[in-house]
Amino acid sequence: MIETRSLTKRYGRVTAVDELSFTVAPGHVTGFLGPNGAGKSTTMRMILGLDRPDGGEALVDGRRYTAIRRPAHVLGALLDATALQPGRSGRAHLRAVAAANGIGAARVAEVLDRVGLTGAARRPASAYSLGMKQRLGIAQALLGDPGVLMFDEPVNGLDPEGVRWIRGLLRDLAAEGRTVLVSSHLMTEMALTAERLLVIGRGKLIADTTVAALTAGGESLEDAYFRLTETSVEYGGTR
Ligand SMILES: Nc1ncnc2c1ncn2[C@@H]1O[C@H](COP(=O)(O)OP(=O)(O)OP(=O)(O)O)[C@@H](O)[C@H]1O
Repeated sequence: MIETRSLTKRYGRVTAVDELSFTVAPGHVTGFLGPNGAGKSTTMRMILGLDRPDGGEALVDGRRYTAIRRPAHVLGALLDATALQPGRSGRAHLRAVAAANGIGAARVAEVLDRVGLTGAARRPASAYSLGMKQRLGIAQALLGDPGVLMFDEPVNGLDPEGVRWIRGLLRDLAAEGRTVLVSSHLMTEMALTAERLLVIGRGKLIADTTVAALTAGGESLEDAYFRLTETSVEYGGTR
């Protein structure tokens, strides 16, 4: 379970996350949506204890992440799959993370297998394609067999087979009773993967709902999303 209560983060004059309160429950995939700059990554970073809130709090299974004694066994996260040490193989990377968390090498082999990287495990991870780096990041998140998983744009860089694979993986992880929070800009993918949706804009909660409720009137998820966020887009992009 993930809970945020009045979570707030400011960068200078920008309020990146603004009194955000929500609960992410186990057993289904929860999509985390919002335009560029809405505050999704900042929220995830605060849940992970990488950024300190200016107000409010973020709790994982009732505790602040930084107060959890064996965090890899409670929350696994993929935030930036490209942050890898040059020259280290995928397996060596995972072994180093595992050792730092008191996890044995047998578990490394298991997670490599689960993400389909066993064949590439000895190659330098820094030379992996983006999709392979995403898979390695997911393997890292799974190392401690945590009950809570948080993925920031996990579909990024994956080919169609990879997109389908991650859809199945996320749904399986949720069906195993885990809490799964996943951010994405791909509405069609979220419609297929997520059951619940949190939509934010300019750091504020816009909707805490289900895919079924948003699409019940025959509207596509994409159209519903644009309707919800039309006043929250502050960049000059096209859509
Ligand atoms: N380290 C930082 N320093 C200054 N401003 C920041 C920093 N990190 C984020 N911001 C600002 O906070 C706001 C929220 O950014 P954030 O990356 O959390 O949004 P996001 O929803 O994850 O966006 P995207 O979909 O583009 O990844 C933006 O205005 C961003 O410019």
